Amino acid sequence: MADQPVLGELPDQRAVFRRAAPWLRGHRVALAAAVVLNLAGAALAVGVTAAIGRVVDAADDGDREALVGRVLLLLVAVAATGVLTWASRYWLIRVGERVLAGLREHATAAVGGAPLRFVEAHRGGELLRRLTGELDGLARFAGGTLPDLVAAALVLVFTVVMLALYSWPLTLALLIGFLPPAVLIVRRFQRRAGDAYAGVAAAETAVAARFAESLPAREQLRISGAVPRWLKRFRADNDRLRAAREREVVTELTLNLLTLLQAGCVAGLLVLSALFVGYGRLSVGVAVVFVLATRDILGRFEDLAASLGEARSAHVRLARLLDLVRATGASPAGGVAGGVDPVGLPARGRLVLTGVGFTYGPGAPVVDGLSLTVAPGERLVVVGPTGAGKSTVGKLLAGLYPPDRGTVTYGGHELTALTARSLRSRIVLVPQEVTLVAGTLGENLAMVAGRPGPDRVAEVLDTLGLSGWVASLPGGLGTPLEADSLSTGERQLVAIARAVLADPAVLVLDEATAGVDRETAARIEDALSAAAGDRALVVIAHRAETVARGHRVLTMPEGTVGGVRR
Ligand SMILES: Nc1ncnc2c1ncn2[C@@H]1O[C@H](COP(=O)(O)OP(=O)(O)OP(=O)(O)O)[C@@H](O)[C@H]1O
Repeated sequence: MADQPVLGELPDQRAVFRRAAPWLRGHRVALAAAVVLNLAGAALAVGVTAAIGRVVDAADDGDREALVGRVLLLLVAVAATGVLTWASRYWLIRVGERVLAGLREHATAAVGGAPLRFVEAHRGGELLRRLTGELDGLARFAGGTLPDLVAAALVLVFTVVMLALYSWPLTLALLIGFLPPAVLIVRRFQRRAGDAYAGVAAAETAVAARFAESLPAREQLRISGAVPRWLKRFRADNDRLRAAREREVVTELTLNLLTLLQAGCVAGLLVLSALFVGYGRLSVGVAVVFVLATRDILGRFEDLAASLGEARSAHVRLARLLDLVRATGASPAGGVAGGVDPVGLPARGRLVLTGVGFTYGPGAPVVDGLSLTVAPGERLVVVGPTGAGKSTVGKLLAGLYPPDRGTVTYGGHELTALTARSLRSRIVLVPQEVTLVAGTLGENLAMVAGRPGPDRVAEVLDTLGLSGWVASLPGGLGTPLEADSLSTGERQLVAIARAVLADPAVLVLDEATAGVDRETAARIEDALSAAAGDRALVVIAHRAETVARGHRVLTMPEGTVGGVRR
């Protein structure tokens, strides 16, 4: 099997910020403004503490004039701090939301445009959880924790600088008494946090995926009496989630040690300040500044450490999201990497398979050494028993799977070298299971390159003999549809009409009329033949009538090609 990136449970947590840099590029100016606002807000907040010290000193000296002036200055500083803190938080949240909106858009497009093999290699719930859950968590972080984290870090640094300017021996004593044990506690937390948060994310994903895949099969589970077995599996997933969450809580409790440390430091500083004031080395105002600022920085450090848990969790979420985008093969600049729009791709060309081999997983190849040419205007029927590999050939012909060995070319270009858009303008596959998107019937039909207008839609519906059916719907082309509105056969009719609207050179129908009655199927096949012109039709079928309409038959799994009577 060709290499297909598969997402691991634990994400790659290396160089996450460097990998996320492409999404920050368009927001550099806004980010710089956020940094300046936050720096100014933090500097002013620290200035308030210094202003309080000056007010205390003026009161201590009995200087009434200075006292009034300093109180006024303090009030102005407090008001300005309030305004600046609000503005800096608002701006940071705004920038964060915009960066995330870009990431959300890109990640959704990346998964939407991911190769079929990538999608099939993952549980549906896994991809959904990475796209929605991780982005929701990141949005909560950007809107709540990040502004607190930035403010706490900046105020902390500025306060230490201010204290050092007042009295470096006291500041040094404070740093020596507090920093080494605090750093040890935070490092211990950090060492455990990455695995703890990634473990929770993986366990949550397993629970969501198990539920998402079991919901459609609930009837089978119930009637076959398999519910207890399913519940046992669900319980195992749930136990794993509980254990992961317990580990997360124990890891977060490590940070509580900081509260003890904080109490010890404030007590020590009070004693030292009293001694310094007693020996005339410090004014009462500066001692007040020290006590206030120390309480503030220790509190901020605790906030910072507490937010580190959420920052670590956001880091893991970002890593999981970036892993997803990377695994889909999408480039950070947008679009799927490696797509080439070949100039002069013929409107009608030959589809050629040369020595094609394809294997699912580690087993024997499903297709082995298949060589075949489908010429314009030809009608090829693919037959064979259940599980013989017919749908796999259909997907190889439509470029949905790249071959493990050999090549598939259209008009001389390898399908793997075409952009999704140019590939779908030439080759379209109509599967047996058709899913609609939320919107009207008309919108669902027009979802092809070039967005055909109402006249063209009406013309195609008429050609396929479907105008009567559309007119019988309550809203005609304006009938609102959901993913599984309409019957299986009706959904197939929509997909066939849509495929004809795309006017591809090669139309691959995989049991595409299996869900409609014989009469309708025959009418559609007649219409397809009439409308085919120089279009090549590849029809995967069981019905004898369909086989009889072919020019040639490809028999699977042997891969032999023979003619049929017409
Ligand atoms: N996504 C997949 N992952 C792993 N194995 C697969 C996958 N799809 C198909 N297979 C296996 O490949 C083989 C060929 O499947 P394929 O769907 O091509 O057969 P088919 O001839 O179209 O069958 P049917 O007539 O039932 O539609 C089968 O053994 C099937 O189990």
